[in-house]
Amino acid sequence: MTLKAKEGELARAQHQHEEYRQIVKEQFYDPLERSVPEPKAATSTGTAPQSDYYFTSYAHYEIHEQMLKDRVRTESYRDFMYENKNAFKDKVVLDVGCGTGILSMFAARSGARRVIAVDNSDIIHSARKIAKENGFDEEQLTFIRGKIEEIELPVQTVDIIISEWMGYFLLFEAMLDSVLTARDKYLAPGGFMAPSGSSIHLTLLEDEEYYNDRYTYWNDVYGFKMLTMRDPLFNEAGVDVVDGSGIISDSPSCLRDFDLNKVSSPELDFTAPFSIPVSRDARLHAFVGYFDIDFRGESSKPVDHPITFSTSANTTSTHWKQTILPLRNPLTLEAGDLVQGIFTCRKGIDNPRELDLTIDFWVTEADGETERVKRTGQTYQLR
Ligand SMILES: C[S@@+](CC[C@H](N)C(=O)[O-])C[C@H]1O[C@@H](n2cnc3c(N)ncnc32)[C@H](O)[C@@H]1O
Repeated sequence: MTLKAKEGELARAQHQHEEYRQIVKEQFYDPLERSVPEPKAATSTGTAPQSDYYFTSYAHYEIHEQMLKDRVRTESYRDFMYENKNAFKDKVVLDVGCGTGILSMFAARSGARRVIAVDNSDIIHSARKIAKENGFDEEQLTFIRGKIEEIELPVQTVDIIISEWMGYFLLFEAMLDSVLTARDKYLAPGGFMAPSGSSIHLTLLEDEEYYNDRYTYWNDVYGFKMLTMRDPLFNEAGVDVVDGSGIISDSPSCLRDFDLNKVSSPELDFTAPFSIPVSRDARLHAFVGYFDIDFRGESSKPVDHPITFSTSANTTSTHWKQTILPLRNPLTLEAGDLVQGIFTCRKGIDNPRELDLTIDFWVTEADGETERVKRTGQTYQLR
């Protein structure tokens, strides 16, 4: 297998992540509750209804253990706050979706005057106890249970909003919409979001072994065709750790770059052209999507020590892995070819926490004109 976890210690994290995916999947596909509420759906109580599996899934401690152990993720937030204490000193900070309260405690330790930590999952009860265990009082670190869209904060405005809202392919789970609602309601002029930027990228993968194992396998199962099993897989976005050596382009295409201090919810559904040069002769088995994150503070007044991290296949793996979009018909490409196309990303129609992805693509020679592969298209669901 060339598509595999890059480090031994990742195996356990991957296993936990599969459990997490399962939980997220169940919350969407529980036979008794097939639809998930709109992220912004209002309830009169302001607390999670029993049926809201999204928040129930975040009550399980394993999900939080897995996120905390993702060091690329957690240390990026920590380093941003600890290395820019001057930006946090005496500030009022809002933590949207505090989970165990880890980001809130980083902010408090960085000198924030007050941190307001909000979560609509039962995990907030543990967060409150954890803060107490670590000597924070409710004045400095205030916990509020509820959906950020529905609760009222004890302050009119905040100086900084921190949140870890990212899902697979950045936008899965649609939590960013909630964070943007909080930004528009509470962020004071001159305040900033952490992270402040995020971008989605697309690149090309050759991995015969993975492709055969996952897709070609169904062509002959103990002497029987099972294309019925195989074909739906071509419309599913996979989530897996990709071995960077299978990436066949040195120049991935940036599909979208979001300034989180400014972007609006409707802009999270997007269509983007792409052009990806092939760097060596290879078979193209799949497109691969991933995202990058950066922490810079307010655009006009960047912090002294910006922090960035990537979820690409060429860096230390994170619990987000990479998103794999398999080709129904793998292609033989030559170094210098250009894989061009149009990529569309939309919230799922039935379930807005899922993503519907479409790729229309064609291949030309290096001149960008001479056609090598005719325009074709595939659609995928990330769920
Ligand atoms: C990805 S976890 C991050 C947890 C924690 N901040 C960390 O970094 O470990 C996202 C958390 O946000 C909460 N959450 C998601 N949407 C929310 C909303 N609209 N209102 C309040 N909490 C929300 C979830 O319950 C979950 O605990």
